[in-house]
Amino acid sequence: MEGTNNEEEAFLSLRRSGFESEYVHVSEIGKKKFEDYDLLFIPGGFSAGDYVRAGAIFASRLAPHINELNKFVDSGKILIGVCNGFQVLSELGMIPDTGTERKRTMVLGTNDSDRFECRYTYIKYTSKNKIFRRHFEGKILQVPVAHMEGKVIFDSKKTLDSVIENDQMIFQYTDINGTDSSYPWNPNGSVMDIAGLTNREGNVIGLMPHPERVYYGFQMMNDGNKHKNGTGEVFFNSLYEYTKKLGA
Ligand SMILES: NC(=O)CC[C@H](N)C(=O)O
Repeated sequence: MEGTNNEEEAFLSLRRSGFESEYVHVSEIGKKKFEDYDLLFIPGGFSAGDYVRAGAIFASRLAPHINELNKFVDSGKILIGVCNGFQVLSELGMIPDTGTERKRTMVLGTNDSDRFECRYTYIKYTSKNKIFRRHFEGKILQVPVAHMEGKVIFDSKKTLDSVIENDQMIFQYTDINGTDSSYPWNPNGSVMDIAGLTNREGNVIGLMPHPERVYYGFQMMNDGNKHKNGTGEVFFNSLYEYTKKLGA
Protein backbone atom coordinates (compact mmCIF):
# COMPACT_ATOMS: atom_id res chain seq x y z
CA MET A 1 0.00 0.00 0.00
CA GLU A 2 1.06 3.68 -0.04
CA GLY A 3 4.29 4.07 1.95
CA THR A 4 5.46 0.49 1.38
CA ASN A 5 9.05 0.68 0.16
CA ASN A 6 10.56 -2.81 0.11
CA GLU A 7 8.27 -4.41 -2.40
CA GLU A 8 10.79 -4.43 -5.22
CA GLU A 9 13.49 -6.19 -3.20
CA ALA A 10 10.88 -8.70 -2.01
CA PHE A 11 9.49 -9.19 -5.52
CA LEU A 12 12.95 -9.77 -7.02
CA SER A 13 14.16 -12.00 -4.18
CA LEU A 14 11.10 -14.23 -4.55
CA ARG A 15 11.54 -14.31 -8.32
CA ARG A 16 15.26 -15.11 -8.14
CA SER A 17 14.51 -18.05 -5.87
CA GLY A 18 11.97 -19.51 -8.27
CA PHE A 19 8.56 -17.97 -7.49
CA GLU A 20 6.46 -16.28 -10.15
CA SER A 21 6.02 -13.22 -7.96
CA GLU A 22 3.45 -10.53 -8.56
CA TYR A 23 2.55 -7.26 -6.83
CA VAL A 24 -0.87 -6.99 -5.19
CA HIS A 25 -2.01 -3.60 -3.90
CA VAL A 26 -4.37 -3.65 -0.89
CA SER A 27 -7.05 -2.04 -3.04
CA GLU A 28 -6.98 -5.11 -5.35
CA ILE A 29 -7.75 -7.62 -2.59
CA GLY A 30 -11.12 -9.12 -3.29
CA LYS A 31 -10.61 -8.92 -7.04
CA LYS A 32 -7.42 -10.90 -6.53
CA LYS A 33 -7.92 -13.85 -4.20
CA PHE A 34 -5.45 -15.06 -1.58
CA GLU A 35 -6.33 -18.66 -2.39
CA ASP A 36 -4.88 -18.26 -5.90
CA TYR A 37 -1.41 -17.74 -4.43
CA ASP A 38 1.04 -20.14 -2.80
CA LEU A 39 2.72 -17.57 -0.56
CA LEU A 40 1.92 -14.05 0.63
CA PHE A 41 4.68 -11.60 1.50
CA ILE A 42 3.91 -8.30 3.25
CA PRO A 43 6.95 -6.08 2.64
CA GLY A 44 8.49 -3.38 4.78
CA GLY A 45 8.23 0.37 4.68
CA PHE A 46 6.20 3.19 6.15
CA SER A 47 2.67 2.25 5.15
CA ALA A 48 0.31 5.21 5.73
CA GLY A 49 3.29 7.14 7.08
CA ASP A 50 3.41 5.02 10.29
CA TYR A 51 0.51 7.11 11.61
CA VAL A 52 -1.29 5.74 14.68
CA ARG A 53 1.34 3.01 15.04
CA ALA A 54 3.54 1.44 12.38
CA GLY A 55 1.40 -1.10 10.51
CA ALA A 56 -1.91 -0.21 12.20
CA ILE A 57 -3.56 1.38 9.15
CA PHE A 58 -2.32 -1.33 6.76
CA ALA A 59 -3.76 -3.93 9.16
CA SER A 60 -7.09 -2.11 9.20
CA ARG A 61 -7.16 -2.40 5.37
CA LEU A 62 -6.61 -6.17 5.63
CA ALA A 63 -9.05 -6.67 8.52
CA PRO A 64 -12.15 -6.89 6.26
CA HIS A 65 -10.45 -9.85 4.52
CA ILE A 66 -9.42 -11.63 7.71
CA ASN A 67 -11.56 -14.72 7.07
CA GLU A 68 -9.92 -15.35 3.70
CA LEU A 69 -6.52 -14.68 5.25
CA ASN A 70 -7.22 -17.16 8.04
CA LYS A 71 -8.34 -19.73 5.48
CA PHE A 72 -5.11 -19.20 3.55
CA VAL A 73 -3.05 -19.73 6.71
CA ASP A 74 -5.09 -22.74 7.83
CA SER A 75 -4.35 -24.40 4.48
CA GLY A 76 -0.68 -24.49 5.55
CA LYS A 77 0.63 -21.96 3.02
CA ILE A 78 3.21 -19.39 4.11
CA LEU A 79 2.25 -15.84 5.15
CA ILE A 80 5.31 -13.75 5.84
CA GLY A 81 5.75 -10.16 6.97
CA VAL A 82 9.08 -8.38 7.11
CA CYS A 83 9.56 -5.29 9.28
CA ASN A 84 6.49 -3.17 8.50
CA GLY A 85 4.94 -6.47 7.35
CA PHE A 86 5.66 -8.01 10.77
CA GLN A 87 4.05 -4.95 12.38
CA VAL A 88 0.95 -5.58 10.23
CA LEU A 89 0.79 -9.26 11.26
CA SER A 90 1.19 -8.30 14.90
CA GLU A 91 -1.58 -5.66 14.61
CA LEU A 92 -3.85 -8.28 13.02
CA GLY A 93 -3.22 -10.75 15.84
CA MET A 94 -1.84 -13.36 13.40
CA ILE A 95 1.33 -13.70 15.51
CA PRO A 96 1.94 -15.21 18.02
CA ASP A 97 -1.59 -16.65 17.87
CA THR A 98 -1.49 -18.15 21.32
CA GLY A 99 -5.18 -18.86 21.74
CA THR A 100 -7.77 -20.76 19.81
CA GLU A 101 -9.14 -17.38 18.74
CA ARG A 102 -6.67 -15.08 17.03
CA LYS A 103 -6.50 -12.09 19.31
CA ARG A 104 -3.77 -9.59 19.95
CA THR A 105 -1.18 -10.60 22.53
CA MET A 106 1.88 -8.61 21.42
CA VAL A 107 3.00 -5.23 20.14
CA LEU A 108 6.09 -4.00 18.35
CA GLY A 109 6.95 -1.00 20.49
CA THR A 110 9.37 1.89 20.04
CA ASN A 111 13.04 0.87 20.21
CA ASP A 112 14.67 1.34 23.62
CA SER A 113 17.17 3.71 21.98
CA ASP A 114 14.24 5.91 20.88
CA ARG A 115 15.97 6.03 17.49
CA PHE A 116 15.52 4.64 14.02
CA GLU A 117 18.08 1.79 13.96
CA CYS A 118 19.37 1.26 10.44
CA ARG A 119 22.35 -1.07 10.21
CA TYR A 120 23.51 -4.69 10.07
CA THR A 121 22.72 -7.09 12.89
CA TYR A 122 23.37 -10.76 13.64
CA ILE A 123 20.60 -13.20 14.37
CA LYS A 124 20.71 -16.85 15.36
CA TYR A 125 18.29 -19.49 14.26
CA THR A 126 16.76 -20.74 17.46
CA SER A 127 13.87 -22.96 16.49
CA LYS A 128 13.14 -26.23 14.77
CA ASN A 129 10.80 -24.58 12.25
CA LYS A 130 10.68 -26.94 9.30
CA ILE A 131 10.85 -24.23 6.61
CA PHE A 132 14.39 -23.07 7.38
CA ARG A 133 15.81 -25.84 9.54
CA ARG A 134 17.76 -27.63 6.83
CA HIS A 135 19.83 -24.55 5.97
CA PHE A 136 19.81 -22.47 9.14
CA GLU A 137 20.03 -24.88 12.09
CA GLY A 138 22.70 -23.67 14.53
CA LYS A 139 23.68 -20.77 12.26
CA ILE A 140 24.35 -17.11 13.00
CA LEU A 141 23.27 -14.91 10.11
CA GLN A 142 24.05 -11.36 9.14
CA VAL A 143 20.93 -9.36 8.18
CA PRO A 144 20.24 -5.61 8.19
CA VAL A 145 17.53 -3.89 10.23
CA ALA A 146 15.87 -0.51 9.61
CA HIS A 147 13.11 0.32 12.06
CA MET A 148 11.88 2.56 14.84
CA GLU A 149 9.21 0.24 16.25
CA GLY A 150 10.72 -3.22 16.58
CA LYS A 151 10.65 -4.05 20.27
CA VAL A 152 8.65 -7.22 20.90
CA ILE A 153 6.47 -6.81 23.99
CA PHE A 154 3.97 -9.50 25.05
CA ASP A 155 0.82 -8.83 27.03
CA SER A 156 1.76 -11.36 29.72
CA LYS A 157 4.26 -13.92 30.93
CA LYS A 158 1.73 -16.54 29.90
CA THR A 159 2.08 -15.48 26.26
CA LEU A 160 5.87 -15.52 26.47
CA ASP A 161 5.84 -18.99 28.08
CA SER A 162 3.51 -20.28 25.41
CA VAL A 163 5.73 -18.83 22.65
CA ILE A 164 8.72 -20.66 24.12
CA GLU A 165 6.81 -23.88 24.69
CA ASN A 166 5.47 -23.91 21.13
CA ASP A 167 8.87 -23.15 19.55
CA GLN A 168 7.71 -19.88 17.98
CA MET A 169 10.90 -17.87 18.52
CA ILE A 170 12.53 -18.36 15.15
CA PHE A 171 15.38 -15.80 15.28
CA GLN A 172 17.12 -14.01 18.16
CA TYR A 173 19.59 -11.12 17.99
CA THR A 174 23.12 -11.88 19.06
CA ASP A 175 26.70 -10.80 18.52
CA ILE A 176 28.80 -12.53 15.90
CA ASN A 177 29.91 -15.23 18.39
CA GLY A 178 26.44 -15.96 19.73
CA THR A 179 27.32 -14.93 23.28
CA ASP A 180 26.28 -11.28 23.82
CA SER A 181 22.88 -9.84 23.04
CA SER A 182 23.00 -6.51 24.85
CA TYR A 183 22.61 -3.24 22.91
CA PRO A 184 23.71 -2.61 20.19
CA TRP A 185 23.49 -6.32 19.23
CA ASN A 186 19.83 -6.34 20.15
CA PRO A 187 18.87 -3.11 18.33
CA ASN A 188 15.48 -2.53 19.92
CA GLY A 189 15.27 -4.11 23.39
CA SER A 190 12.96 -6.98 22.37
CA VAL A 191 12.17 -9.43 25.16
CA MET A 192 14.44 -12.51 24.86
CA ASP A 193 16.20 -10.68 21.96
CA ILE A 194 13.44 -11.75 19.60
CA ALA A 195 14.08 -10.82 15.96
CA GLY A 196 11.49 -13.14 14.43
CA LEU A 197 8.38 -15.01 15.54
CA THR A 198 5.93 -17.47 14.04
CA ASN A 199 2.42 -18.60 14.78
CA ARG A 200 2.06 -21.96 16.52
CA GLU A 201 1.99 -23.94 13.30
CA GLY A 202 5.08 -22.16 12.01
CA ASN A 203 3.66 -20.98 8.67
CA VAL A 204 2.98 -17.34 9.62
CA ILE A 205 6.36 -15.67 9.96
CA GLY A 206 7.18 -12.18 11.19
CA LEU A 207 10.71 -10.79 11.01
CA MET A 208 12.13 -7.37 11.86
CA PRO A 209 15.41 -7.82 9.87
CA HIS A 210 15.35 -7.61 6.07
CA PRO A 211 16.59 -10.77 4.24
CA GLU A 212 15.39 -9.27 0.94
CA ARG A 213 18.07 -6.58 1.24
CA VAL A 214 20.94 -9.09 1.32
CA TYR A 215 20.14 -11.51 -1.46
CA TYR A 216 23.70 -11.36 -2.81
CA GLY A 217 27.05 -11.75 -1.07
CA PHE A 218 28.11 -8.27 -2.18
CA GLN A 219 25.23 -6.73 -0.21
CA MET A 220 26.61 -8.12 3.04
CA MET A 221 28.76 -6.04 5.39
CA ASN A 222 32.44 -6.88 5.31
CA ASP A 223 33.05 -8.25 8.80
CA GLY A 224 36.16 -10.22 7.98
CA ASN A 225 34.20 -13.31 6.97
CA LYS A 226 33.79 -14.38 3.38
CA HIS A 227 30.15 -13.87 2.41
CA LYS A 228 29.93 -15.69 -0.89
CA ASN A 229 26.14 -15.89 -0.64
CA GLY A 230 23.80 -13.38 0.87
CA THR A 231 21.62 -14.48 3.80
CA GLY A 232 18.59 -13.62 1.66
CA GLU A 233 19.37 -16.16 -1.05
CA VAL A 234 19.27 -19.05 1.41
CA PHE A 235 16.22 -17.57 3.12
CA PHE A 236 14.18 -17.25 -0.09
CA ASN A 237 15.40 -20.59 -1.45
CA SER A 238 14.10 -22.19 1.77
CA LEU A 239 10.68 -20.59 1.23
CA TYR A 240 10.64 -21.89 -2.33
CA GLU A 241 11.73 -25.43 -1.43
CA TYR A 242 9.06 -25.62 1.28
CA THR A 243 6.34 -24.30 -1.04
CA LYS A 244 7.31 -26.88 -3.67
CA LYS A 245 7.02 -29.60 -1.04
CA LEU A 246 3.45 -28.47 -0.34
CA GLY A 247 2.78 -29.40 -3.94
CA ALA A 248 2.48 -25.90 -5.41
N1 LIG B 1 11.83 -0.94 7.30
C1 LIG B 1 10.61 -0.94 7.79
O1 LIG B 1 9.75 -1.71 7.35
C2 LIG B 1 10.29 0.11 8.83
C3 LIG B 1 9.08 -0.18 9.63
C4 LIG B 1 8.50 1.02 10.34
N2 LIG B 1 8.30 2.12 9.45
C5 LIG B 1 9.40 1.41 11.51
O2 LIG B 1 10.12 2.36 11.42
O3 LIG B 1 9.37 0.77 12.53
